Amino acid sequence: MEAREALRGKKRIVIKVGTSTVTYEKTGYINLEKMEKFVRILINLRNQGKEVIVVSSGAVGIGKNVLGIEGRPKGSVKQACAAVGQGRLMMIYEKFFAEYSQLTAQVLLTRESVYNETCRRHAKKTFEELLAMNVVPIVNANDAITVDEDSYGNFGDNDTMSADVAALVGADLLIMMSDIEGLYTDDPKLNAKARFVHTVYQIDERLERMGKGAGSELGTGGMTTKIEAARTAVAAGTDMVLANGDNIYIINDIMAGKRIGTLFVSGGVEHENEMAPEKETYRGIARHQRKMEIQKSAAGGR
Ligand SMILES: Nc1ncnc2c1ncn2[C@@H]1O[C@H](COP(=O)(O)OP(=O)(O)O)[C@@H](O)[C@H]1O
Ligand SMILES: N[C@@H](CCC(=O)OP(=O)(O)O)C(=O)O
Repeated sequence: MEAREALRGKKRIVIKVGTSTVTYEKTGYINLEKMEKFVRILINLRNQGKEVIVVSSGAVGIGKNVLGIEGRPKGSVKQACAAVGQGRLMMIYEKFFAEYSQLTAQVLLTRESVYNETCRRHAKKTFEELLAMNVVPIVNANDAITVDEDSYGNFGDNDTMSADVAALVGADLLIMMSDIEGLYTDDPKLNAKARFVHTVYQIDERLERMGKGAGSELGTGGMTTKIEAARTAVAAGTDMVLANGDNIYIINDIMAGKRIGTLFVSGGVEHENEMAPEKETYRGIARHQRKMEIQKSAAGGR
């Protein structure tokens, strides 16, 4: 079966949303409309018989915002922001999920939770128990109690963690929402000739060289860590789709098998990676995406 079409049948799905998806970039406040849509999409997936695990960032950003802290917090200030923001983030998720009587659970992880064998075993059992109870786990790093070397650190954090979680629970699919449509042959913000990569069957050195650092001030890790995350996911037998979280309905399109985002296929070494033709540069794709978004909002946001 064609790799995109196969996405329709995926049962256990991990979805990672970043700070840029759950908050407004300009003000730092929670994007209630997007979060509400996101929760409805998740409930619909549950209604289709799928198991969903959310990896959600946002604690530091939300905490920093309500505490009125300027700039990028560090050390214990960052930890305090996370402690304040995590509660608020969960409160919003709880509120929206509760409207549909869907139970959720907060799971906060450190590196040790995943890399220490005993902790890993226990964490896995907890996830299995929660999924068997039809609960939606909402996962984040336990930033409040960990310093950078024990937590998921400053580099890549929740991208890396979502792939580790996907591997831990044996997910069929990891959907990673970014601030960009997917992987390009180079950072498209710096190189307008960068071509879009539709499907990755092999994560080789050439592909790794395509991924550069973060494009925005608040971004963590950029494409480098996403490619690393994809490597972890596919090695564990989990397909990964990297897509733009700007339009959250994109999750439905991905699940419908549409050619959206970059798909990293697990166990597909016999194929060449698929890239857009040279004429379809970043600008062309960005223009096409904007057109699609305008059409969608004209149709009432679907
Ligand atoms: N090859 C590449 N393809 C796509 N984006 C890239 C690439 N190399 C670097 N980037 C940058 O990585 C950014 C996405 O990573 P990041 O800033 O961490 O965002 P987020 O946390 O929202 O996912 C993009 O906006 C882009 O500027
Ligand atoms: N654990 C942190 C998230 C760190 C992180 O990876 O953020 P992001 O790059 O927005 O996904 C928080 O909740 O603020």
